[in-house]
Amino acid sequence: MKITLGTRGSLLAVQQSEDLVAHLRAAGHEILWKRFTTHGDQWLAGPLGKEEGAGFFTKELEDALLSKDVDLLIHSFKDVALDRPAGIVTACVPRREDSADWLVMRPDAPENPVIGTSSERRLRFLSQALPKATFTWIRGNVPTRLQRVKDGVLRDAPLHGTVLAAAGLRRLGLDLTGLTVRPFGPRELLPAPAQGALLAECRAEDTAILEALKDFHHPLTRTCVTLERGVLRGIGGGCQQPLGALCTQEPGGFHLQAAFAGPDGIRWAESRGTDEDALVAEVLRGLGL
Ligand SMILES: NCc1[nH]cc(CCC(=O)O)c1CC(=O)O
Repeated sequence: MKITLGTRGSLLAVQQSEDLVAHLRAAGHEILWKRFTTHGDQWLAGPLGKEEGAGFFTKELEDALLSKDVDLLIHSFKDVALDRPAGIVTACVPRREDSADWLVMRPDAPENPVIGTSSERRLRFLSQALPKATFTWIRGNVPTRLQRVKDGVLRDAPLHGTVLAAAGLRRLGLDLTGLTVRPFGPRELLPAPAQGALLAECRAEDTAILEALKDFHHPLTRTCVTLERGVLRGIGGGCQQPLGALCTQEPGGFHLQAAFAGPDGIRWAESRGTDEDALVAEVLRGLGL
């Protein structure tokens, strides 16, 4: 079967799709690849948080899928809006990569480093984990941000470090030599809902694609991501909410952790068990939002 794949144009979008593409090619499918520049890729002039809306990184891709310009989309799951257009369904959720955030620093960073991030979640957690740090906004794709840290300069001012998803750094295989890397545990910096996971989507009626991708589906990842995004939905959605949420499997069920980093402090909540709706509801009660 001939499948036209749509992704964002970034190196990360391409690298993270390659496993799936290789799998489909090995199964005898012919893959054509179209890269899209989304609104979120173009708009690099300021901090995230004001300009973006639902589908900032995905609208152009969804439109192309619905108009049959492409047949399959692969996204970073954490960038996908909670509500998708009618007619689009999940083709598969592959096994998740490392969900953690990493602090990547210059070894010459002073005690009061300047950290670049445009994520309210990372900024508020890190203000607690690194009380001496100051923060500055940084945009651009992962390799660009890393280069700014290597240069040590951002907008003519010093820059000592940044925070990036381990999944992106790993998938890109970026060279971190000469930099220090500090992985954060969930108690220091809880990742964004769905961080490290991918989502493949197709048109609802395209059963051939659903069939072609079913071996690549990882049900545990999907369940965990659904619970994390359930917490996001419960607090009203939005891809720039200062919300961390992480679900893991443990003996006897799931462990769902969430933290909302509001301006006056971080509220934590967690739940354990097997009833998915009850797990989300308990966390939402715990957050008190
Ligand atoms: N918001 C951009 C984005 N979307 C997905 C990833 C990383 C990979 C992932 O979480 O799947 C990143 C970069 C980052 O946050 O460091």
